[in-house]
Amino acid sequence: MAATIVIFGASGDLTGRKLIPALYQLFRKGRLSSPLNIVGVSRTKFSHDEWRTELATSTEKFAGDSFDQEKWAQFAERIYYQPGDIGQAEDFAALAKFVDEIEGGESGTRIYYLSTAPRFYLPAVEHLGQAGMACETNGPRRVVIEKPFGRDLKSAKELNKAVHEVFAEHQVYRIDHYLGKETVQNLLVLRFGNTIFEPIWNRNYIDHVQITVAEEVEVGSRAGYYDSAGVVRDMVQNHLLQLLMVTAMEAPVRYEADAIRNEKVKVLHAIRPLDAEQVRTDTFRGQYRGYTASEGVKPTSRTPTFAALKLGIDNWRWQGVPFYLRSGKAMSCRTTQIVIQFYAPPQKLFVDTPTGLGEANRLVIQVQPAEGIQLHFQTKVPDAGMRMRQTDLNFNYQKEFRGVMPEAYERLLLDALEGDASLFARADEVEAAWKICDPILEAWEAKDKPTLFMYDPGFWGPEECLDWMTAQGRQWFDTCPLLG
Ligand SMILES: NC(=O)C1=CN([C@@H]2O[C@H](COP(=O)(O)OP(=O)(O)OC[C@H]3O[C@@H](n4cnc5c(N)ncnc54)[C@H](OP(=O)(O)O)[C@@H]3O)[C@@H](O)[C@H]2O)C=CC1
Ligand SMILES: O=C1O[C@H](COP(=O)(O)O)[C@@H](O)[C@H](O)[C@H]1O
Repeated sequence: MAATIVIFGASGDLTGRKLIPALYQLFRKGRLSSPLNIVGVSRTKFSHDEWRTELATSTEKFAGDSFDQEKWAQFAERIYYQPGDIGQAEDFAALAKFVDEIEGGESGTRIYYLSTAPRFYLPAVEHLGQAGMACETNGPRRVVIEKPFGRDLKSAKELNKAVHEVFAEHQVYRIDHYLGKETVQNLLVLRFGNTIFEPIWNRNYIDHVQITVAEEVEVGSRAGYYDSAGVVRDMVQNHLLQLLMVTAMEAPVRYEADAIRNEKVKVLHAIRPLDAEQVRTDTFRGQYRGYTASEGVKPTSRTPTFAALKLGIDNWRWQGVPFYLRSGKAMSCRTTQIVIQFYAPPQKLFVDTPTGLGEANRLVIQVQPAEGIQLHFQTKVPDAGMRMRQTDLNFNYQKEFRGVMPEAYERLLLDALEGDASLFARADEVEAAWKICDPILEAWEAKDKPTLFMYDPGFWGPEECLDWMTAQGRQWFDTCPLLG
């Protein structure tokens, strides 16, 4: 019994760069439990063979050494292309007929992957419904929806409502590729597969948490989209809040989609919403110099490419522990890291005993690119009385498991095919995330908006943001990971 994945946005960047290479890797590794038909849909007029040739080139580029001509030829036998316009209902009738034909009338799982601009999510879902393609009598039917899911709470609610008119929630997979990253899943294992961290994972031992997603790249070819979105919609509402949820959640009662998502969404509900005044004091927006000269960006654009926020979580575990979230383009280096900053010891017993946070214990979870975990702690310098120095225990994924770090989309596509929604966002989760971002966006887009601080590419954001942290007696952990 074959499964089928229908990809809307077949000629697009994400399909060629991430989706097809990930599906090819799953095939090459023998991870697919049944044969997989891939049907690409977009308006470009390709024949099946023309699309296969395009994909062979892009997959070879992105799969690197693991690309094997013979394996690709086997994989490509089941790749098909059906030209179609998402805006045209009749193209869905033709698509339904075509997919039925290649499936030979057999039942099996079908995934519809919406890898198109967000304005097409609604018509795609409506037309899938009208063409009878959401009906599950012939096997599971699931829809995978890319980010951004809405522009704000109102539009996300409208989208959820429209999607639910066609698909039941169990059929909907809202993707956030950060949840497909090995190190993010390892955070669940670190916290809930070990006993030593849980007793100290709370306000009694932790001064604050920093979550940084820094990108070295500038806005690049997606400038048109980015300029209308900005960093909060592009990164904070989804990836950063997902990292925060996994860091702060309680242990789920079992490893199962709803149990996990229940705990995650509780964290979002416990985040104290920022009022307009707090947006002024507890958030920071910036733009890198040169952004407005990028192709596709308005020369007068005030779109922020950098954000820093201080959020509080009102529950027993986290009361009084600030969570600092920060993300930006054109920063010093590419690094995604979660820093758990512990308190300094209560008594200065040795001459070098840390009294400030700088030398206190710190757990650094390197999400990417140097995937790993470091525990920073003090050690005695030999033959030097009782002098101390900070050192670290270092777990490095690449060293430990050489060559087995899969792309995030591999895991997520496999889970969608197998019907495991644990690493996908639920409707209420997406809405709760917008509820946190909406007041920030409103204040940042209001007439009397806070200052937009400028920063030079290659820095850790605006200098004022570093000063802001220092004024709170804390410091950003601005360290680029050591690669290799
Ligand atoms: N690229 C990335 O790295 C990431 C992308 N995303 C999200 O994934 C989605 C896709 O992004 P990306 O691949 O970059 O976008 P692209 O602009 O590269 O691709 C858009 C695709 O949509 C197709 N399309 C446009 N209009 C129609 C239409 N009327 N009917 C049918 N198909 C149409 C285009 O093909 P044609 O013109 O031939 O019709 C093209 O295949 C977006 O929602 C984006 O936010 C999320 C994370 C990362
Ligand atoms: O979703 C997005 O993510 C990428 C960053 O993803 P990563 O896996 O390379 O960290 C970001 O560049 C893009 O702007 C955003 O839309």
